[in-house]
Amino acid sequence: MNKTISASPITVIGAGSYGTALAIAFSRNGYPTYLWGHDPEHMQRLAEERQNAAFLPGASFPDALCIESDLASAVEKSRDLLIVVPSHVFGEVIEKIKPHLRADSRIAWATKGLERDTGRLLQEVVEERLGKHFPLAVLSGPTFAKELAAGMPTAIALASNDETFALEFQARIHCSKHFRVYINRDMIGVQLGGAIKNVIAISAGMSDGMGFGANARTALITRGIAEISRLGVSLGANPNTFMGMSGLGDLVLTCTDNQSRNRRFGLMLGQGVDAQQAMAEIGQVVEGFYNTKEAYLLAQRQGIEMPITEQVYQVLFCGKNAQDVAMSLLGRERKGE
Ligand SMILES: NC(=O)C1=CN([C@@H]2O[C@H](COP(=O)(O)OP(=O)(O)OC[C@H]3O[C@@H](n4cnc5c(N)ncnc54)[C@H](O)[C@@H]3O)[C@@H](O)[C@H]2O)C=CC1
Ligand SMILES: O=C(CO)COP(=O)(O)O
Repeated sequence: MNKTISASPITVIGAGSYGTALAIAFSRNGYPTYLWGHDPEHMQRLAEERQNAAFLPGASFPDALCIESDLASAVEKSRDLLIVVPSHVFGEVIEKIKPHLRADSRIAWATKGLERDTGRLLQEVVEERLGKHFPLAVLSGPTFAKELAAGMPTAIALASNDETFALEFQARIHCSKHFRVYINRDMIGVQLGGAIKNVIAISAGMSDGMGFGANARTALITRGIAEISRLGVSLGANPNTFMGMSGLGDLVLTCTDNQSRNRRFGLMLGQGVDAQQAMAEIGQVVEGFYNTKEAYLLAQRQGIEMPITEQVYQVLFCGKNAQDVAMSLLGRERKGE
């Protein structure tokens, strides 16, 4: 591995479960890593306990991981930044880091979602607020934070608009023991797959919550990937991306395993629990809740049919119940695959 890369630090912005897990992965590979979070008390606890006991109990911080509660210093310390905050605060966080960026900063994010209210891809948010001169990258794929932090085998996709950044970022996080990072050149597809799978995972949870079986869940996954691909292609994505880590990979993971908060949220909706109560019980970010409306509006703008997304939208924002959603999807007109 290149010595210059190995000596240079990285800063992770966002100390929730996933930001912490990725910071552990970088520092476990020996890179000096700064982890910044916006809640000083939470950061104080992380520094004292050398673990994120609230989200990842038992995953001890490697020595190379430093807790940083001052944003200016966190951003200035590293050329490479990785933003891992929920999508609904993504734009606000970009604004906050802007004054502290270095001329040579490179910006990556692992946030999965669309911009709140507008439904824009996060790349557009970054480019609008920071201009187009910073190298950018996005990480997305089937990666539950707990498994990643525990060092269990995991694979992910990394897309960038800058070849050197992609290769150097891959070298930092890829390791031959448990974390494989695949480079993909399609930033649009990688971002979109990670955002819309959350909505489909809610539908799979609803289906299971109503007591439907493996057939229904699998039909939702399969038709879900079809509608994600249609939307992606309309935005200029490569359809093959949706067969990769950020598409099918993450969709299967979140639709089938109860570690997924989006799936658990859907399970509760299917059992008749109110959306706000379900969110409160989960107690962590449920991206699909924030992004269903944006995904639905984006599909409308693009003129793309997304029946599953539309039905989840009806449940969250129009008061439709899960049983009626099932009837609407099953009762659609006959069509070819
Ligand atoms: N947890 C996981 O397994 C994975 C999460 N992701 C994505 O990572 C992103 C972050 O999710 P998690 O870490 O899981 O969420 P989380 O619910 O565990 O933590 C969210 C963190 O964001 C912080 N936060 C809230 N408002 C903020 C603000 N205005 N400025 C800065 N920080 C703020 C909270 O303090 C909290 O620490 C999401 O987009 C999620 O989809 C992606 C892959 C896996
Ligand atoms: O994106 C994830 C795993 O890849 C995490 O899924 P949830 O946000 O549904 O928990």
